[in-house]
Amino acid sequence: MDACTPPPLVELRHVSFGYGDRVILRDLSLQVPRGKVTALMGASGGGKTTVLRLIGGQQRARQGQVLFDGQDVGRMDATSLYAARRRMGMLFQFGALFTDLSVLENVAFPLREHTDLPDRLVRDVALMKLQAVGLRGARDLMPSEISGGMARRVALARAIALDPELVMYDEPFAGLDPISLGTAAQLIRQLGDTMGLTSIVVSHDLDETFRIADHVVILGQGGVAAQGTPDAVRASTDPLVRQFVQALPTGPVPFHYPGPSMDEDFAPQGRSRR
Ligand SMILES: Nc1ncnc2c1ncn2[C@@H]1O[C@H](COP(=O)(O)OP(=O)(O)OP(=O)(O)O)[C@@H](O)[C@H]1O
Repeated sequence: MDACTPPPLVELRHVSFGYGDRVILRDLSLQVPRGKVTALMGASGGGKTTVLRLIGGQQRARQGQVLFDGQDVGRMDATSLYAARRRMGMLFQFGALFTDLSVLENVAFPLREHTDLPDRLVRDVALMKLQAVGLRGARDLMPSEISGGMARRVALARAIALDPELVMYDEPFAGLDPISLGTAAQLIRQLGDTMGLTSIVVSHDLDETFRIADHVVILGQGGVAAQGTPDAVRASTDPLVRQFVQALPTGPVPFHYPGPSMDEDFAPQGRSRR
């Protein structure tokens, strides 16, 4: 890093984490540069959502540090964690809207929950966020009256309602048709640029995600298989990265979920039949 490069907004240093006995992340180190779009990719079950949960402080690392603006999220007390989370927006898979609230009220919700702004200002801020995602005109519609692609954009407006510095998107394109997907991807890029946001996008959509990302991190086997610009990652010769980038069914990422061997599962029954 040269003297002009700002320190990363998020950095994981030698992080290990597991659920029960199952180790998910081993000595994982990665950086999320400030003001850029970082794509977090890798095979299903590789721990991408877990990384987002560690950054948001919903889970704590067993070892290592999860730094948000230089502070270890895993060591924050409740007050500092709450303050840090206010600086983060999260849009989780299918970012569900409140079905009994209008589009406008969905976006206004975090403002009502977390600020003392007067009603008039809450409405103005919510309308501005809806304007940013092209849906100011849909303010009075109910979630049941809008399409899936529009709902995703409303969820996006809600995620940025409190002007976060970091926005984490978990599979923001899941289930969208190609046009809505392209719109959502461009929005993530545009909002990042105009609001100076740092974005982390977890997605399986390789083409669209590589197109909008400045920085790509590929997780594999508990660690980072590759990180760098989209072009550098595409050019990687690492077998796991090649398997992922070229969507090959065979390679280091196993097809089978870990379990007992075939012999253990089938042999006793086979023998008893004989
Ligand atoms: N709360 C939990 N308790 C136990 N195991 C969990 C829990 N959450 C996730 N896991 C397991 O941890 C592993 C990593 O899950 P995670 O959701 O982080 O992966 P992912 O890379 O985001 O996957 P996907 O791309 O399929 O969403 C998976 O094998 C999952 O089964």
